[in-house]
Amino acid sequence: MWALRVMAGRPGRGGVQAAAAAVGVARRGMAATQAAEGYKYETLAVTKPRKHVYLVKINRPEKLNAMNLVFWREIGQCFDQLGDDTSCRAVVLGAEGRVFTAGIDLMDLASIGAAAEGGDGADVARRGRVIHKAIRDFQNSFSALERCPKPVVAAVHNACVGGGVDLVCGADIRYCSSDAWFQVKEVDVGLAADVGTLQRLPKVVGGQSLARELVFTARKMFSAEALQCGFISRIFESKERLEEGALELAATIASKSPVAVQTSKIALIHSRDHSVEEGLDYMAKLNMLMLQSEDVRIAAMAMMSKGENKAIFSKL
Ligand SMILES: CCC/C=C/C=C/C(=O)SCCNC(=O)CCNC(=O)[C@H](O)C(C)(C)COP(=O)(O)OP(=O)(O)OC[C@H]1O[C@@H](n2cnc3c(N)ncnc32)[C@H](O)[C@@H]1OP(=O)(O)O
Repeated sequence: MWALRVMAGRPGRGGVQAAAAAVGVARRGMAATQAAEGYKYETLAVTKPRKHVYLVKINRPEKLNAMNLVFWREIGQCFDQLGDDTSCRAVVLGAEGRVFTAGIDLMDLASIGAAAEGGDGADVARRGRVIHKAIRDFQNSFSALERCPKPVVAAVHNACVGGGVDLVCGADIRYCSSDAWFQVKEVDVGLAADVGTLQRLPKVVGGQSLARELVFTARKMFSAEALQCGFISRIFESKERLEEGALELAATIASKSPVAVQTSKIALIHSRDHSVEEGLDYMAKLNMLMLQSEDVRIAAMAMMSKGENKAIFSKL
């Protein structure tokens, strides 16, 4: 089965990249930046353009960054690796080429239909089980953005279609360029979105009405509307300015206590999915450990010195 082939051999967190050497170059503005050491992917270009900041770019520009089977596997691996990487404190997620992403690779989507024809016997229950596993693996890949305790800033330019919306819904912060547009396209290809949009979009935009309108109609939401409804928090005039702005934001985040930032992300995601009382209890349990961190003293000392002493935090 296609799904089993795709997900078979998926390594554990950070497994395959450990021994990989730095390869290639990726463009950032006019400056060429070395590929980040240990991050070797076929469909992603990963660089480290600022201290503690990683830039992950979807890298199939010749296919409009359509999400093929390799991409689905690699995006999860990459964010799990970043989550474990103590040199990483914030991540920017962008894309090479003229569009952010055209969504799932339609050639691969066709293979889902093909899977229903064959597979582990003709029985519907057995075919269903295989497809269920594949969908859960796809979901798990995109959920890696949330599993990664380092804040993820999505930087979207031009088209962000279908699976692209599922993906950026998992980011902590979304910036875009003025030419960006977003389309929950799944109903137009005959399926209900199944890798995160239906679960996260209503919470991101803070309301069911707009989310359902976008989902049921598959209409495009352009940058101005995305900003107005809170899906996006900032618009930039060009793709280059967008990348620079997203990296600046990530660098600011990376300059803060990693204990404070990462605990905040974990607590925010928990609170989104629980009651206020459950969130408060969870917070107290997290901070009964985290308040003992050296970061509290280091940050307080730097504050007291009114900028004379810079806070320097150790790895996390
Ligand atoms: C279990 C599954 C979980 C995941 C589900 C995910 C679902 C989805 O993502 S649904 C959405 C699927 N995507 C689409 O429907 C988008 C289709 N593409 C477009 O609408 C346009 O291409 C786009 C607006 C992105 C750009 O338009 P533009 O006019 O600038 O370019 P085109 O001439 O249309 O395309 C250029 C070549 O790229 C090929 N291409 C475009 N999109 C895809 C794609 N998604 N998959 C594969 N290939 C794609 C297109 O066929 C053109 O190829 P060629 O003719 O060979 O130049």
